[in-house]
Amino acid sequence: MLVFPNAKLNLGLHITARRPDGFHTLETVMLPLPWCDALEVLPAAETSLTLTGRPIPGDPTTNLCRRAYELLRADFPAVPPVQIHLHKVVPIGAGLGGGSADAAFCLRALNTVLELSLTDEQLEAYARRLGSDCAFFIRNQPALALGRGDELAPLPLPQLRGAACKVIYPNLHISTAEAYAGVTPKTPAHALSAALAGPVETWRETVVNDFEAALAPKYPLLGQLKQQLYDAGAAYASLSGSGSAVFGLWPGRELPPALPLPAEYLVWDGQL
Ligand SMILES: C[C@@](CO)(OP(=O)(O)O)[C@H](O)COP(=O)(O)OP(=O)(O)OC[C@H]1O[C@@H](n2ccc(N)nc2=O)[C@H](O)[C@@H]1O
Ligand SMILES: Nc1ncnc2c1ncn2[C@@H]1O[C@H](COP(=O)(O)OP(=O)(O)O)[C@@H](O)[C@H]1O
Repeated sequence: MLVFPNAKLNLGLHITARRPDGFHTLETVMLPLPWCDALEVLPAAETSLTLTGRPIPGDPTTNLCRRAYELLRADFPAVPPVQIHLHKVVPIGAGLGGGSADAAFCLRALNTVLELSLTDEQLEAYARRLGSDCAFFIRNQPALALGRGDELAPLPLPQLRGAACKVIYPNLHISTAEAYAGVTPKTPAHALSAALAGPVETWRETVVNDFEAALAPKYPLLGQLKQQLYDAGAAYASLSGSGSAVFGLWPGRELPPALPLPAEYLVWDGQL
C-alpha cells in the first residue's frame, strides 16, 4: 500500500502551562499542508525499513515508522512481518510535523495492510504514544488542538479553502524540545478560535505563535522571512509550530512571483 504523509501548518500557537511531566499544554490550530513524503507498506518475509530522499537524523531503528509497527506488534503478536519504504521529502526540524505524519500514516497503512480493523479513536490512541502531534494526522483535517496537542476538535476553515500558500524552510533545524525550553507559558489574551473566526486579513493583529518571540533573539532570520512574505502581499504570515519553516497565505489570490532567497532554502508553493 502506497500513501503520501503530508505536512501540517500551525495557525497560532499559545503555550499555556508547563506540566509536571515536562510537556507543555498548548492551544493551536493545525491544518494539513499538501507537501508530502511517500510511504509504502507491504507484507514481507522479514521486517525491514528502507529510506531514501532527505537524510533523517538518528538511528533508523528509532524511525517513527519502525516504532509504529513495533507498537502494533506488541498488541497483535500474530501480525506478519512488513517491508516499509519511506521516501523523505518534507524537511525535518521545520515545525511541519513530517515525522509525526509518517508515524500516523504508517499506523493507518498497517491497519489496512494487516487487516486490524482499528477505529480512528484506537489509531489516535496509538499515535499519541508516538508523539504529541501524531494524533492529528489520523483524521488529517483542520482541528483545534489542546492539551499536549493531542486533544483534537475539528475546526473547519472555509476562508482558507484553495488559498495560495508559500512555505519557506531556511535550511535550519530547530529542535522542538529546545524551542519549548525557551518559552515562558502564559494565559492567552484571547481564545485562538475566536481570532481565527475573523477575516484572514485581521489575523496579523490577532493570531500569535508564542514560539516566534522566544526564538527571535537567537534566530532573527525568522522574523525577516515573515516580513518578506508580508512585503510580498501575504494576508497572513507566521512561523509554523516550533519552526524553522515560515509560511504566508494569500486567500483567493495568486501567489506572488518567486522571492529572492538563498539557493539552499527550500520553498513549497501551492494551494491549501
Ligand atoms: C511544537 C509542535 C506544535 O504543533 O509542533 P512541531 O514544531 O514539532 O512540528 C508540537 O507541539 C510538537 O509535537 P511533537 O513534535 O509531536 O513533540 P513530541 O515528540 O511529543 O515531543 C518532543 C519534545 O517537545 C516538547 N514538548 C512537546 C509537546 C508538548 N505539548 N510539550 C512539550 O514540551 C518536550 O520537550 C518533548 O520532549
Ligand atoms: N520518519 C521520520 N521523519 C522525520 N523525522 C523523524 C522520523 N522518524 C523519527 N524522526 C525524528 O523526529 C525528529 C522530529 O521530526 P519532525 O516531525 O520532522 O520535526 P518537526 O515537526 O519539528 O518539523 C527528527 O529530529 C528525527 O530524528
